[in-house]
Amino acid sequence: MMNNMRIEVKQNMCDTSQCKEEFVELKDVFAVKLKRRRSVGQQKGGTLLGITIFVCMNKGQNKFKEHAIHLSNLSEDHCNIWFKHLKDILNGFPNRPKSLKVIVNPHSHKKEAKQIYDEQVAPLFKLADIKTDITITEYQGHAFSVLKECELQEFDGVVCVGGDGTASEVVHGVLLRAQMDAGRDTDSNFTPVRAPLPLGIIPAGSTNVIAFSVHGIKHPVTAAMHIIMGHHQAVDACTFHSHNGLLRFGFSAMFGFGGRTLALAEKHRWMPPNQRRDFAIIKTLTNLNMQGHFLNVSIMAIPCLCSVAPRGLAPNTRLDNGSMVLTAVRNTSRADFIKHLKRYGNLKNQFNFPFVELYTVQEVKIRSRTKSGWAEDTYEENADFHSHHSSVISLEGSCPWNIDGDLMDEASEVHIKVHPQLITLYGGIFEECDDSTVKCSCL
Ligand SMILES: Nc1ncnc2c1ncn2[C@@H]1O[C@H](COP(=O)(O)OP(=O)(O)OP(=O)(O)O)[C@@H](O)[C@H]1O
Repeated sequence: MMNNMRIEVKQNMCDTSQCKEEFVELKDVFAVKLKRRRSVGQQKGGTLLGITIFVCMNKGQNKFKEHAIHLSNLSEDHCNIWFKHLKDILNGFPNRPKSLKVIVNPHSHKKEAKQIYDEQVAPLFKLADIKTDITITEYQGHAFSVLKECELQEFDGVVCVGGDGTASEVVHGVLLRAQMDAGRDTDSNFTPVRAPLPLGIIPAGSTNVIAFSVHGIKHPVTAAMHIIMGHHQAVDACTFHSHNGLLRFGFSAMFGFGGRTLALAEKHRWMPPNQRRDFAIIKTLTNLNMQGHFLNVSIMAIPCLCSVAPRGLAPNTRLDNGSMVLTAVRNTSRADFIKHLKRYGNLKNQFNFPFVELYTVQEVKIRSRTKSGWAEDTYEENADFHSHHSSVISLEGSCPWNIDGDLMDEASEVHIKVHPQLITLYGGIFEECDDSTVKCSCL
């Protein structure tokens, strides 16, 4: 009912006598204010000019922006009635948050996350009358410890401002907290409960794969508008278990080339972000280990869109389809591997090579093999690699895991399982990505 209501606005075009009629749907309105003329420094009172409504505008290509519409009226009574009535309607949208826990990583990208939040996001939250409780992280793991202990029931949602490392720490924190509150034994083969609060991700990092995948664009204002408007998107999430228990919750993992590249990039954090990424890719390609069975294995429950792969590292999966895409790149020449990588940035099929295998799975175990033999003496020969439900895949050599852009120390066996729609993120992609091609300067 509320979605069908609209305000019709008649505007006099100043230099012609034409009258332009527009309408605004109330589902697109997120704030209303009384508009007054005040002199410099005046905080209260002033001459009433009318009311201003603030609308979330879809600018196309998944980009949202706020837009103000001024409705002139000099009557206090009239404006107050409209103001109150519109306020009541806005308070009736159930998914729109009124109170948020915000976590900002001041260290992300070029250390501008705080500025992005203060200048682009906080004013919109204020306009929408959303209360915020802000933590500026002081060290790695700070966001996680805050989420483990804070009184989450006071909030309608959690927001993080940073890159993938921060988002992944917060996703893990929110989901682990939900299991603790529900009394789940996370070290067993448990069925996780859903995160009770939606999570908003404001992209302010170097790659922003998670935000890009859930918004279709890397744009802090768009991310903020999704939160304010209460756009909910259910998203599949995975558990990563080793023999010692739960390692973490997350959306994607890479082992092999993807893990080594991230490890090298992290060692060179003093370099500017793009230069660091290109340097790490080139150096890892130069030292490509050609002795194992696989050059890279990736497991992705979300499409993993990023600037070098605008259609996604896993374009064949959806945010909420309850499955993961497993891409295994078998050992091949460096030249062929580069051809495969380059196709992520253009429209050619990156999987159409004899050395690339693609599977849809719900569960997978990855085992690494040391030079002297399999890390596990229980290795099952000829593991079921072709099942659509469960697979075991074995790799040679040692390297860290790249889980959602965060490094995790090597574990001899990691068991990854997808849990359909385990978390709700603020967002939603409204238009498919256009067919733009991207050049990665280093390939
Ligand atoms: N105050 C801090 N000092 C140092 N590191 C921090 C601090 N707060 C958080 N961190 C850690 O910084 C790491 C990197 O941050 P983040 O991922 O947000 O940025 P990024 O690496 O620039 O972006 P991306 O992951 O998208 O490439 C995270 O793992 C986070 O835990």
